[in-house]
Amino acid sequence: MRIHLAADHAGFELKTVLAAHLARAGHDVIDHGADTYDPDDDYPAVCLAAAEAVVSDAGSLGVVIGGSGNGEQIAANKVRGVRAALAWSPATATLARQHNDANVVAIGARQHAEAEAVALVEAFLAEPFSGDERHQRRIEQVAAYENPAT
Ligand SMILES: O=C[C@H](O)[C@H](O)[C@H](O)COP(=O)(O)O
Repeated sequence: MRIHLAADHAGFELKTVLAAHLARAGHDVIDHGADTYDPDDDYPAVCLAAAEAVVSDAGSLGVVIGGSGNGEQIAANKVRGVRAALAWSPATATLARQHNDANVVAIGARQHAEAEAVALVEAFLAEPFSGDERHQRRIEQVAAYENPAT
């Protein structure tokens, strides 16, 4: 699977670890930055880039990382077609795919030990969307708000 990654300074170290981990697991990892550690950098541009890449790359998923994951999730969700979920436990990571067909997961690198954060991403990537009618219906209701002309 192709995975689009992005992180600000707070998620930079975890992004480096994740990129290597996911590549070892056979994923095609595309890193949208930050390219270097800068303690004063900002998350929006890199998260928006990763989110846009997910939308234009069918079947791919995205991972955006910051200190809390909150701003990263907010930024990613500004991109039309993105359903970004903040995963903070194995259940929220899994449910993001199962119930919400989330195509981007946001992770707060300062909220988890490294192994825990990696496990959240793995849980997210491994879980398929259930396809259940009730979940599809709700996703379509949000999409209709996002795309009023359709
Ligand atoms: O929601 C935003 C993210 O958690 C940022 O990574 C965080 O706000 C960065 O904090 P600071 O600039 O204090 O390192």
